[in-house]
Amino acid sequence: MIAPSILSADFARLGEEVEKVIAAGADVVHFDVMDNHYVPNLTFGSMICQALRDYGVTAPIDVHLMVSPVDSMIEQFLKAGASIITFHPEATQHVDRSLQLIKDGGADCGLVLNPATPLHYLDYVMDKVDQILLMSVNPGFGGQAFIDSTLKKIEAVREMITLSGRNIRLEVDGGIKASNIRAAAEAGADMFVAGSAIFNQPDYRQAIDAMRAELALVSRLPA
Ligand SMILES: O=C(CO)[C@H](O)[C@H](O)COP(=O)(O)O
Ligand SMILES: [Fe+2]
Repeated sequence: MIAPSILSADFARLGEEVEKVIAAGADVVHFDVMDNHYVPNLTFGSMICQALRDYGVTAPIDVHLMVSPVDSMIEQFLKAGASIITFHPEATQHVDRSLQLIKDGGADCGLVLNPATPLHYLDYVMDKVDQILLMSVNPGFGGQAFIDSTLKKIEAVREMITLSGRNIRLEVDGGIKASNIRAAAEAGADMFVAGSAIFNQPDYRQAIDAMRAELALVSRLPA
């Protein structure tokens, strides 16, 4: 699955941009929420998510919460039509409660781990999460370079998913482009966020097709 991050879209024409990127072959809209507290940047909240739904966007919206505290934002995004909500575990007081809040609201839930965040946060929630997001940059900004140590982390989480026996999506976010998407897939990721590598190109379809062509070459599909 390819999930363009609208962080790099033209905010003045957001509805059109989302329509265009979905028409170009994207599977999911990745929606980066930043609060200038958990991360040193500020983006958009649930009103913009609702506006996209009202505009007619029916594609799944994957809300990546980079906010602290978390729970009030979860409630707002559930009402605004989010399909998936992920949050950073260290940004909430009660990880299990926040996950349950998302599940109870009918959306898919997941945790996001920063490049240096240990995998231990996953130990007691593998029976609950629908998705795990591994950050391959430090959160807060688009256009940063992929941190290579993420590949080992993807492999480790893929093993944890296999052991869990559940069908948990493994998403990677930050610095993904046609030249490194294959390595991330071979390590075990199956959902790829790409912001600048799609929205900074003149032809979104060409950018997405180039990534899909690389994915078609993946030699070792995750178990
Ligand atoms: O969560 C994020 C940043 O915190 C973004 O999703 C991510 O950085 C996407 O942008 P790019 O593909 O340009 O790196
Ligand atoms: Fe993100």
